[in-house]
Amino acid sequence: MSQVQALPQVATSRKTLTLFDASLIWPATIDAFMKLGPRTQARSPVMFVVYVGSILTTLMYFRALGDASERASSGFILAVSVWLWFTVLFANFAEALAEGRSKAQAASLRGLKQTVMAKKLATPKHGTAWLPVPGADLRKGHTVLVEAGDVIPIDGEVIEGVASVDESAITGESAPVIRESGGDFSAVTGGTRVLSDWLVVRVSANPGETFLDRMISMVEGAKRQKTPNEIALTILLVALTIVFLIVTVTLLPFSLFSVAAAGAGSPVSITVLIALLVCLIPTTIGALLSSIGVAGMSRMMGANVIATSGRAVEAAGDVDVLLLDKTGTITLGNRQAAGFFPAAGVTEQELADVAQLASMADETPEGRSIVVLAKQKFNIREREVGSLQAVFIPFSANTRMSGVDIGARQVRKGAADSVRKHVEALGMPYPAELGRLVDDVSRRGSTPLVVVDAGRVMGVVELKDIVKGGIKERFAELRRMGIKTVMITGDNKLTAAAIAAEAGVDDFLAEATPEDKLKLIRDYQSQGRLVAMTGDGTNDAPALAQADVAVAMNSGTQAAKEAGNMVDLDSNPTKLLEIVEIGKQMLMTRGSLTTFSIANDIAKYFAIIPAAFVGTYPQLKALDIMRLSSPDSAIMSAVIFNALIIIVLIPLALKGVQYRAIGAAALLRRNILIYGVGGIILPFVGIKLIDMVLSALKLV
Ligand SMILES: Nc1ncnc2c1ncn2[C@@H]1O[C@H](COP(=O)(O)OP(=O)(O)OP(=O)(O)O)[C@@H](O)[C@H]1O
Ligand SMILES: [K+]
Ligand SMILES: [Mg+2]
Repeated sequence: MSQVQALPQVATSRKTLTLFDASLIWPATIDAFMKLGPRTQARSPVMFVVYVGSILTTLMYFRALGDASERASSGFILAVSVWLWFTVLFANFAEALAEGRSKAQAASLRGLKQTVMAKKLATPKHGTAWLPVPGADLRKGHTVLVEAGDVIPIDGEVIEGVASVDESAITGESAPVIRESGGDFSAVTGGTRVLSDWLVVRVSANPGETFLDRMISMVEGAKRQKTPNEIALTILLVALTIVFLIVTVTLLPFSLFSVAAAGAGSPVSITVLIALLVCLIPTTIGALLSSIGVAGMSRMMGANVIATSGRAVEAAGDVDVLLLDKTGTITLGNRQAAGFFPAAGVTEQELADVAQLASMADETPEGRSIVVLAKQKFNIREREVGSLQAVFIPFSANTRMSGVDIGARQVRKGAADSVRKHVEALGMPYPAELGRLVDDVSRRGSTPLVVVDAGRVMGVVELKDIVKGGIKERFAELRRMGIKTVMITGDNKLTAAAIAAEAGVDDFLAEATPEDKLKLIRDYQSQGRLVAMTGDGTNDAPALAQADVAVAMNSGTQAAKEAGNMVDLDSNPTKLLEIVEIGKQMLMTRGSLTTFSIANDIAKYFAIIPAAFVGTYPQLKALDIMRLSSPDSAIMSAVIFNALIIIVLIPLALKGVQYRAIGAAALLRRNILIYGVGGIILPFVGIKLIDMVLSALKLV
């Protein structure tokens, strides 16, 4: 029956690249030259000034060559010109290197995109006729059949069947996952492979608009726009550039005037003014700004998180409230039945029997564990829904109950308040001692499930869940960073309070419905806070759409993925913590390098002005503490230092500054100390060293 050829095995892991991977250096070098066009250069106003300076000095060099009276200075002009070109190229190289890394990541994703023949169904039903159709011809709403061994041709929702799917090509996670219709595990991604059984899938995206397509274009930076913070910083840099431009331009008439007045000395040359300008404007941050942004996206990708925009990454750095689910995020999430606590007049075995009945079709970890415990304790055999003619009532976050209906007999288990309402609605009494049983279980941090059989309350099942190791320390770290953690749970207040205390979260919301989540996010946002959350269900989609940083689990529904602005390929709810750290680190890197760059420029001002203008104003000799070998050497050394510092700082821009979880104020102090003071001292040392080398080699 299969007319679709077996497809080649897709890559199972993504390659990691070292910072200066040999395979990246050469293409980045070529790219640095390709980026020399005026349109590309105009994207960074600061670097554009250097670019124009390079062109002007080149032209001046050729003019000097042709002019006998100026020929003596042509060597100096050429040297300045060459180093200005290097400055531009180094900036281009930094950007190309950062982009090269994400391109390599995109290429490995593109390897997953393959032309697959799909089995298109005429009627959306298993067992009906199908036609082989190229994957590219599929459209939203079409239905396809995928069977064991097939690569899923395109993104879709499972509408029939259950199958295990190998998603390792996308997630890097080798364990197969189950995909089935209905519920939160119904989304399938094109490029993944069905291992067993079959699925009928309704196509949810047109070719070119799939998850993989979106990931590739995000990673490639095709959609990379300047983020609001980047724009604000660019405006600051432009303002500084204009100030220094005015300063340098006015130096020329000053210099001409004072030389004329004194009748001695020589006016400052245009070449020196251009060199001075380049040294003064914030070229370091201007050159590295876009690399820092690209590297942030790459680091997210390295953490197996795809951000839909640079803006999302940046928002992650600004987040001040984290909303975290209790079950599965703060706790391990496999709540296991640990004990039966019967109501008065009910035996433990009777309770276990009804609890098992209420769980026989409940495939949640909670339901399974109840069946197992009833069997272990009382050897109660598992029953079949079919054999009892029972109708399964699945768990939902809104009803907070699950069970079966056997004729008119309603068997239920669920959250205490929900069951109480259910019992009262049936006109039956809710036993007084039950509150105590429920509270005892809750105070231990366990989840109590009340079991009821046709209105008769049988007792409580204790579901134990374990707080994840190390999570308390991470929350403490977040607190030091000034981030508030809020635990959200559908569980009751006592259980929530016990787990909140054990995990060390700042606040919690119990008995929460999906609507409560949305409301909580809006409340925080109206206080001017940026909120981050994770989610996987269709239930979570509205809250995800509202949150500033919204991480959807890759295993989650299409709706959740579309509502979020990040997707975690590993579907690890704790990833949010890492995401915030990466965002913070990116902002810190940008802040540190800006501080460094501006401090650097101020220092250069004092290092070179006396040396450069001593010809015009001999009095400046007194200020010349650097004792550089000559005015020309002072200018050359400063220009060379200015170019080399870009190369030296590329690793820092790409890797990010060392990350520390300390408060914002402490962080600012630390950064100003390291990058501000360092930025002031370094030019003096660096320029002096270069000057010594240049004069030792008799180059100036
Ligand atoms: N399979 C189930 N059958 C019946 N009741 C359940 C089941 N699973 C959970 N419950 C009850 O419903 C409540 C709400 O569950 P829900 O999944 O919405 O939240 P939660 O798992 O407690 O917290 P979180 O929001 O962190 O997932 C639980 O506290 C429990 O009392
Ligand atoms: K500079
Ligand atoms: Mg839950």
